[in-house]
Amino acid sequence: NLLKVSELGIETQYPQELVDVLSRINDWGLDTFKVEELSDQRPLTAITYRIFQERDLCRIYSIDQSTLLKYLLMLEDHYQQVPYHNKAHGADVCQSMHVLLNASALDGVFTDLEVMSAIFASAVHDVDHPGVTNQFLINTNSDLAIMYNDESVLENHHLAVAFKLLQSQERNIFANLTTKQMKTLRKMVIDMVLATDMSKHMQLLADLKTMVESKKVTGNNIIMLETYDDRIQVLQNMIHCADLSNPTKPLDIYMRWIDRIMEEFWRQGDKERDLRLEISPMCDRRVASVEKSQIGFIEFIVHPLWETWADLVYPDANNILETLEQNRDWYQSHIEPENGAFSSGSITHDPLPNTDTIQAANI
Ligand SMILES: COc1ccc(C2=NN(C3CCN(c4nc(N)nc5ccccc45)CC3)C(=O)[C@@H]3CC=CC[C@H]23)cc1OC
Ligand SMILES: [Mg+2]
Ligand SMILES: [Zn+2]
Repeated sequence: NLLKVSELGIETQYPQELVDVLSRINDWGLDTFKVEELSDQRPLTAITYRIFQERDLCRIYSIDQSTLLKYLLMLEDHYQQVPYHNKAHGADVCQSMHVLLNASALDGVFTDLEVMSAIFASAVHDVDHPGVTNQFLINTNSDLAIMYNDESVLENHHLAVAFKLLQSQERNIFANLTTKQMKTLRKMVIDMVLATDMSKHMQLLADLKTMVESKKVTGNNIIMLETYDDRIQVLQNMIHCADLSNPTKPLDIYMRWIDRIMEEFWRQGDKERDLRLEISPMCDRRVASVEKSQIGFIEFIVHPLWETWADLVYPDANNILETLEQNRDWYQSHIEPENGAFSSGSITHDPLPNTDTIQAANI
């Protein structure tokens, strides 16, 4: 077991099972929920530690393994116990990012520092998330909204917490980076986490489409990115894709993420109802239309993004896009007919997403 602990980084009663599940670290279908169960509720530490090993980052950047573990365990403890935006989501986005970085169209494109920045950014991207949206924090005049002047309130907070935790010498995993490397890493991590604010989605996607139209590749179809702006734009879209990857995963895993996000949205709706605030879209558990919300989420946001990403790294993301389209079709075919002739009179049907919902989707 001692060997297992150093290899796994965490204590567990199921070392062999955890090693087996983590052997899928490079696969799109890794079951983050299984890692959560087998790691004694340490999915973020178990997954991120495994990725650092897989990519040999501790050797490359002289990161002391116990320092890495101390940072990861502290980071994980700073994720709040909310239904969706908890440490399991952080772990899931980190592992998804790790897989996206392995696209063969990106082979040798990113430096070790950019790769480590992307993995770190994904692991920290929602730390200390309170389980409510930016709009809710703004509408309720929260301390966080005051602190960040209503601009990417959550995302600024996640970054501040993540970097604050690095400040103690026993947790500073970047202690052996040069000043220049640290400056570059910090800028890239900030740019990536700020790009996970959904209010940036339309601009990010528009820029990605422009890049795809003017895509330059080498002889063996590897993407050429000359400027910092081009490189960070691809990394920003990558973390955004990882953050919006639930509908692209195997249906049973996707459904479990839906259960978690809907419970988190409904708890926000409960707060808005109590505060006599207008209940946000998808947040009213009394008029829930889970299937319609997912169809809207995929149609307006997730599919346009992943379709464009799949173009950029063609054909590496084709299987992911295929699963997304299968999952969309599954939900399309499991919508109750709208006041259909066949539905028994007793079932009440939720109104179709009204135009302002769809308008708002074009955020
Ligand atoms: C698994 O299932 C989900 C996972 C995550 C999210 C997430 N959703 N969102 C927003 C997305 C756009 N939303 C819509 N608003 C309005 N007015 N109208 C719409 C009409 C159709 C679709 C969406 C919207 C607001 C919420 C976040 O901001 C989270 C934080 C960051 C990334 C994604 C997260 C949603 C899921 O299922 C709906
Ligand atoms: Mg976020
Ligand atoms: Zn997230």
